[in-house]
Formats: sequence, C-alpha cells, structure tokens
Amino acid sequence: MQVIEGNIRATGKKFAIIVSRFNSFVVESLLEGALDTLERHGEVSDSDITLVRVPGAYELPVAAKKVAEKGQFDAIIALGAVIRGGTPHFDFVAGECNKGLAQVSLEFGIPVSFGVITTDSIEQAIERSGTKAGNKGSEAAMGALEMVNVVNALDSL
Ligand SMILES: Nc1c(NC[C@H](O)[C@H](O)[C@H](O)CO)[nH]c(=O)[nH]c1=O
Ligand SMILES: CC(=O)C(O)COP(=O)(O)O
Repeated sequence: MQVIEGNIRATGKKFAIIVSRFNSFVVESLLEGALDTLERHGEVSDSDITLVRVPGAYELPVAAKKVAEKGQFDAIIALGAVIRGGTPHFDFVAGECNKGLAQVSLEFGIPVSFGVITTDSIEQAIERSGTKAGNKGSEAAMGALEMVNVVNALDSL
C-alpha cells in the first residue's frame, strides 16, 4: 500500500502570513502562535516569512490571491477574528472570508490555512487565541506545514 503523508518540517520553505487588523487584541496572539510553531519546526529565519497586514477578515482573500500569484511561497497562513455582533454582518464577513480563501487555495494549488476564528463572543475569541481552547494561529501553522509536505509528496509521484 502506498501512503502519502506530510511531515511537519519547515526548513527550506517560504511562508506568507496574512493578518487582519480588526480585533487585533486577539489576532496578534494568533500571529504569535503561528510564528512560534513555524520556528519550532525547523530552520526558519525572518527571510522565510513574509507578513502582510490587511484591514479585516473580508480583505484576507484578495491579499491571499495576490500572494499566491507571485508563486514565491509554499503556503499561506491567513489569520483573523470575526466576532458576532448584533446584525447579520458577521455572516457576510466570515462567509466571504472562508469562501475566498478556499477558492484561492484550489485555484493556485497552494495550501491556504484558515486561521480565522469565528466566534459568538469575545470570551470565545480569547479562549481560542492562546488560553483555554488553544491557539488557532498555531493550529493553522501546523496545518500549513503538513500540507506543504503533502503537496510536495503528491507533486513528486
Ligand atoms: N466585524 C469584523 C470585521 N469587519 C470588517 C471587515 O472585515 C472589512 O474590513 C470591512 O467591512 C471593510 O471592507 N472584520 C473582522 O476581521 N472581524 C470582524 O469581527
Ligand atoms: C462580525 C461583525 O461583522 C461585527 O462584529 C459587526 O457587529 P454588528 O453586527 O453589531 O454591526
């Protein structure tokens, strides 16, 4: 049986991290988690990581598309926090963000990790950005690492 799976080594890989400024009090913790995870999984220097900042989660897909078009990165990690308010705005922002990032990943065949927390409350957001429910930025970086290596393994079949 042939098994294709990815390791989680970061050495020699280039990553773009796209970060939204909205709800920065939690998103900056997601960024810390993502950077920490990349740096713990190989020889990763500043020149291997490009950080792109955008206003909000709604803008993550267009930035991801521009980054993917460059063809210089092995994976994109998108980080943001959409926190439900009192109107349907949440659904539009979170929905377009999720759909757009998935579209970029499929169109360019590059892993785009979804490190965007979508919560009903500020408390849930805090819990998912490095407190009791882990750090979704770190999880997104782990997913990107594994997928980079899965994609490489599939490309070499
Ligand atoms: N409410 C949230 C937003 N809203 C802003 C949009 O993402 C966008 O920047 C604006 O509509 C201009 O196009 N963004 C988040 O990331 N999180 C939110 O909770
Ligand atoms: C997620 C949102 O769009 C948001 O926090 C906006 O809040 P509201 O629906 O109360 O305007």
